[in-house]
Amino acid sequence: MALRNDRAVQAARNIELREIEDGYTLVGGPDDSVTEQHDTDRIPEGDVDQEMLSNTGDDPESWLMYGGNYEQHRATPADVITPENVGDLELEYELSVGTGSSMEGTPIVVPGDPPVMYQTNGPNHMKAIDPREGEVLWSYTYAVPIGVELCCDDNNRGAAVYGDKVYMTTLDSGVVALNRYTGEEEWYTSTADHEEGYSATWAPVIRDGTIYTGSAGGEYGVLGFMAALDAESGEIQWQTETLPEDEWVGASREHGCGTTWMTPTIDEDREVLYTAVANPGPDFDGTVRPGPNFPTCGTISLDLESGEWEWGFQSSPHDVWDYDAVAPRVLIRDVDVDDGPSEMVVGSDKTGWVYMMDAESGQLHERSEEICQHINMWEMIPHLSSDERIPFVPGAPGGNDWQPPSYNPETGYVYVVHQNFPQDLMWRYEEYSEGNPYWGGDLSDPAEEFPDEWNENITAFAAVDPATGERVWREWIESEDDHYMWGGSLSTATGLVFNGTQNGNFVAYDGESGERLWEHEFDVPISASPMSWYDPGEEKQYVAVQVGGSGWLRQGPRGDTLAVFSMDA
Ligand SMILES: O=C(O)c1cc(C(=O)O)c2c(n1)C(=O)C(=O)c1cc(C(=O)O)[nH]c1-2
Repeated sequence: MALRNDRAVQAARNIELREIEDGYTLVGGPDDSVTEQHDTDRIPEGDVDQEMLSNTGDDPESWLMYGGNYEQHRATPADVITPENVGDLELEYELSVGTGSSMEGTPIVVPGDPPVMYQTNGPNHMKAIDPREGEVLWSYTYAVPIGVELCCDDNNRGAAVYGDKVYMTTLDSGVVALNRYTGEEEWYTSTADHEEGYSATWAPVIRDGTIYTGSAGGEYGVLGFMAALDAESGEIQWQTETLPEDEWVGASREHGCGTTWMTPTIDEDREVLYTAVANPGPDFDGTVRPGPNFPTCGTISLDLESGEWEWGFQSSPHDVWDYDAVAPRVLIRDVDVDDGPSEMVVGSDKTGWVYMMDAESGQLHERSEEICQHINMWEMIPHLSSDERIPFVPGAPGGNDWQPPSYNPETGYVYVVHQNFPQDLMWRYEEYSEGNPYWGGDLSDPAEEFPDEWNENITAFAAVDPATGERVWREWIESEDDHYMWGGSLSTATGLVFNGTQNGNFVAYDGESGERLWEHEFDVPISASPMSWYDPGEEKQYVAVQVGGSGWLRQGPRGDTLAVFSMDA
């Protein structure tokens, strides 16, 4: 239980990027960024068009966006690997990406001969890779300005691709566009001032030539927003603040946060996006922000074209627990409910439950059975104090922190990771100061003082039926050595679900029963979410996952490899 409750965790939440002696952090700004070209001729010509993006979820040969498709199903239609043969799945290679930093990303793959993978990791490195050979074709490092403040590691969770360009967010709250054939920088756009505490850590998503991106800095008293940028020029088309003025009391909105720090979900039929909205600011002291603080710790829907509001839903109104809603929202069409099929937005949240919202109205259709155990925060009475600490379950990392769920069309279930461990909390008044942490409280320590049963099961990996909210199965991850899960899952058309653990086990489950069918052990933690594609040239299905301890609850050694498994068709 060492790391999860001690002050090292807390300290790790406030990182200021500085030049680091081993040189893995390049500092400066866009003008100091560096491209190294190795074998760029190997990248086949052929721009990525809108049809390819819209169809990628049905195309076994591509994985063109962070969530696998606009609906964020993280499900591959490739069907070579099955429950019957997964026992024979073998590691083809591990490629060192060589930075020893945050490894929370999901690579994307553009089909071709050879296919081209675009992989990112912290702090703001991107590589084009020939995934057959595990060879780097070009690499790019964005030079992050000194003084960028980050709550939870120098994360970059992935790239987006469109036309002849590939894109990533930058830690100083920007988006950078590169030529996807050469790795050369085409434009850079800042969406907010990093000196105020803004940052960016997620993969953007692109539709019809527009890039959709969000905001981070929810521990620094920023004001959250969503933004749309022109993919060709980088020009900002709209920027919508997440906190409507008429919902907030007095000046509390100004530092009220509500950041949007994971990839939004696109509904192509309804022409809207859905995004989770993070915690209010300050995180813990609710006395300075009366009212529900709508729509923090919730979900919103915005018009793709104009950025105008459609609806909002909160899973933790007036939150004082740092229960951001974060994990990508999963859009499921034709859910078979009693009064006819329905289109639902599924949010797996830090509260310890999964919420099924009507996509059209945002109304709650169903809340799942609880995924965590011993959920107790509703029984607590928050109060400002100088010494009293209140234990609560789940602690601030969740429930479901940022780990993306997957939806398996084969089983019809959504697969979620929830943290179940306790923390304790002291609420106190804190003055806002620009660019500095704005917590309004203190999270910490003493696991020993919690009831024993609170410490027994640290992480749940579970299958949820979105139609009924039933928790179909739940596995408790071994807890003796803090072997929790800190990455999202991958579903396959054959009913498998893959996920990794902090003790370095990469596991394939039977999605129907939850039985573990296969495991591969690494000697460093897995904190990333896997993906998969079929390569007709090689006649193989591949599964790729980044390996390395990362993020808020970073544990064990940093790793720096991209692991690629394969199976012959
Ligand atoms: O409010 C924010 O803007 C923000 C950003 C991030 C981030 O960008 O990584 C995290 C959080 N909050 C957060 O609350 C949190 O628990 C968290 C965990 C992690 C991680 O990578 O492990 N990031 C973040």
